[in-house]
Amino acid sequence: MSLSLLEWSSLSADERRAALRRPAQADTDGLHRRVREIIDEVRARGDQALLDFTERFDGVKLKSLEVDAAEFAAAEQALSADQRAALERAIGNVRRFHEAQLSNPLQIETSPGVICERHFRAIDAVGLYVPAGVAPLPSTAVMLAVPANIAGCPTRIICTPPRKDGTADPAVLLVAKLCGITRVFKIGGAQAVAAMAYGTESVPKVDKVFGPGNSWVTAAKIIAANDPEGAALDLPAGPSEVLVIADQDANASFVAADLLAQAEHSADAQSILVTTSRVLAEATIEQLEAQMRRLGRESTLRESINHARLFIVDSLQAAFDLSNAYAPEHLIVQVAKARDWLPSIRNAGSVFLGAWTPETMGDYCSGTNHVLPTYGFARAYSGLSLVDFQKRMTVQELSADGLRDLGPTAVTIAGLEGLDAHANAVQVRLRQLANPS
Ligand SMILES: NC(=O)c1ccc[n+]([C@@H]2O[C@H](COP(=O)([O-])OP(=O)(O)OC[C@H]3O[C@@H](n4cnc5c(N)ncnc54)[C@H](O)[C@@H]3O)[C@@H](O)[C@H]2O)c1
Ligand SMILES: N[C@H](CO)Cc1c[nH]c[nH+]1
Ligand SMILES: [Zn+2]
Repeated sequence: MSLSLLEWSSLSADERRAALRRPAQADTDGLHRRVREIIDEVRARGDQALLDFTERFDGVKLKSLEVDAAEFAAAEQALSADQRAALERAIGNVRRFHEAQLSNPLQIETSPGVICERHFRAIDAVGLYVPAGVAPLPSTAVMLAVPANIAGCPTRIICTPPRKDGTADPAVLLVAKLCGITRVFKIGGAQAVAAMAYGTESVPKVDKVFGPGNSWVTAAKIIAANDPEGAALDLPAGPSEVLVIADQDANASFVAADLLAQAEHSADAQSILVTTSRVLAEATIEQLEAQMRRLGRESTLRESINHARLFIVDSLQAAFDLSNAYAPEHLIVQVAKARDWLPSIRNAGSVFLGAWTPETMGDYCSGTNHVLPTYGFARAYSGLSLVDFQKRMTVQELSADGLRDLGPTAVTIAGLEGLDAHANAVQVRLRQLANPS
């Protein structure tokens, strides 16, 4: 492992930008071209294209794309009581946090006789993508299915890549069942997104596609979202990232463990340490090596830790400034009085305060959503929440007195814009009010 320590204050502006660059994305033009071909095939040949792509990319020849009742029942049997209880507990916490996000309709009288309202409506049909390339992610099924259920989206389907034996991951199926989702399709990658965005003989077309995934999945979501005939997307949720801020008293083995937990996701995951202490940084490097040898996915860990970054900064304020510039998906703060630094955090998908808050807890079961913006999108995007499964619809109602009072204001503004038909729609009514016969 060849990790070097970078002194932040001695880097030039260009060197800082280079040091904070995410691992290079694969040739985006080529990727988008190939993903477009997959989407076109799915639109042209429907289920048969899905079966063909599944054989090619997932190495399995399926008889049917949809999980049937027998497979749901077998999945339930495959899990131990402990495993089921853990999933149920996670669902409970995620449900509690997302139910607390339910908002009441809003009604305000902005001027006498002018009522403005905001109401929430669930999105009619949502497609939830649950990754299963490197590892099946039943926790992602929880993060997508729970808010979709609370929002009350009438059509909720899941797509997830099949395993080599042609079945779906049993834990994903159990989560689906516990969250009231009965339609699960064994389809992965760009072809799954295409199926949900455009529909096929067996997969219903949805209005919005949710969920993280690899570059194939993300590219397909972007392409389908740019097509009025496709489906909206939730947010750009790509390869996992974590940035840890640690002071001299942080526990190096905790810090290393948190960096490795995200590195485990994929070779293009990114882990960053920012610390005020060279001693802590050196101890973390030792811990990374020691813990990596004991962990299962050593080659993925090594590849991703090879592009990890360790920065030494002059002050904690400089550490938070660096983090805000990077805008990590996850920010872990292992410093004394971590909560006191919250006002300094401006750009992060999800924040983990203090030594006893490993990111793993948010990934699985504390209650917050783990579908979060990556690639610096945390500067402007937020992680998934209930509102992503809803539309906010405004309503207004004016009384005759309300129009009499406010109508002339609209007429004046219509005049500024030279849109006399707009003015006329008010004036015909004002004339009627002035002269009711
Ligand atoms: N940002 C977040 O909120 C968040 C949350 C969870 C996971 N993640 C990320 O999601 C990603 C999951 O990726 P994954 O690969 O494990 O699973 P995945 O399910 O996204 O991808 C697997 C699918 O990719 C397709 N595929 C693979 N190779 C292909 C090829 N050469 N051509 C066309 N299609 C191909 C296959 O159809 C396969 O089913 C990871 O990077 C993980 O870090 C992010
Ligand atoms: N860390 C991931 C989000 O980037 C979520 C996850 C799922 N399973 C384990 N972790
Ligand atoms: Zn994770």
